Amino acid sequence: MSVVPIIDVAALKGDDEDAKNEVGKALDRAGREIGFFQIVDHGVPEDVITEMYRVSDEFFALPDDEKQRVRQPTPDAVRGYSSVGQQAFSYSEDIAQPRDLHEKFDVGPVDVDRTDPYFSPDLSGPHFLPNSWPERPEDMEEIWTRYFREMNDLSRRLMGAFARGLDLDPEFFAATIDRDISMLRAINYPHLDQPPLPGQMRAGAHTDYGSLTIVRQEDAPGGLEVFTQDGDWVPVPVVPGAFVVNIGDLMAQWTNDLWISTRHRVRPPTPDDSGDTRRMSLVFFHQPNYDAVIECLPSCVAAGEQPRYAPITSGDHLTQKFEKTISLAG
Ligand SMILES: O=C(O)CCC(=O)C(=O)O
Ligand SMILES: [Fe+2]
Repeated sequence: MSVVPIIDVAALKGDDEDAKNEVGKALDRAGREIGFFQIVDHGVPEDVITEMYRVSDEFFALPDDEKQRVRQPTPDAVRGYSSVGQQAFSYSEDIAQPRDLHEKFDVGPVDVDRTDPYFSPDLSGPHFLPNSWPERPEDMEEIWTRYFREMNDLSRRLMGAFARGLDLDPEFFAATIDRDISMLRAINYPHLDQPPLPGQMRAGAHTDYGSLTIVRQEDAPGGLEVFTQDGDWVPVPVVPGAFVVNIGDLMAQWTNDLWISTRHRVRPPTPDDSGDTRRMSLVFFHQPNYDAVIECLPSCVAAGEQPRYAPITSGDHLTQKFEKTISLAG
């Protein structure tokens, strides 16, 4: 039995209030115990996921100079392509180690009204920067946009269930996530021809920065691991059809660490793993509106005690994490 529970979330698309509350309770338990769970019956059509894998595979297979044409412009503008060895996720935790063995492509919000000043760089800083799409595959933007919208809808259903699990109004989070600054990433871990450096990871240990993260992983060697409350690294098994969901820093801050923003990493294949070890994940980082103030829920702090975290906006939290990555990467 894995320590990461599997939760059927089909009820979140229906009208049965009791069934939705039950899902909320299961998510609350998982949030407290491990901060990770796998969801099944999530309502995202399988063909949307298959198509995402197809176009993303095609993109990563392009020659490097073509991928570099859409490279990430600056460390705090997380848009476009980053090549292998450009970053280490562990920098966000002030841990220096050899750079990660992954390449990735990132996009930000896909439905942005550019005539509204709220979304202008003056007010929103790096959070609504336009996306930069490659010329090939030619349907990349269409497919990624469809997947982004599916992930956003699913995140909103989950946030509604989180509110239920925390005994809040189901709409409690709605006003903080209606202009979210979420990001979608495909992260590709190439097959390794030579052993990694000592301590080198495919993705170094980190917590995720937002409210929740939705991951689709592939069944290939060298996979996702979570750091349990007992201090062990344990694998997150691949469950056919499921998404892995984890709690991010901002849910932990909202709940005063009642829910855990769990550290995780992607380990490299071992010398015993034979054959092609390439692996790709699709990762959606759900992140509240940049001006949403994340402040400890009154029900999560005991009378007479102080919350563990000072209030912070979602946008500032994200920018601070990006800045850490920059300062350590030097
Ligand atoms: O590839 C994975 O399974 C997880 C990647 C990850 O943790 C991240 O991009 O934040
Ligand atoms: Fe992560």
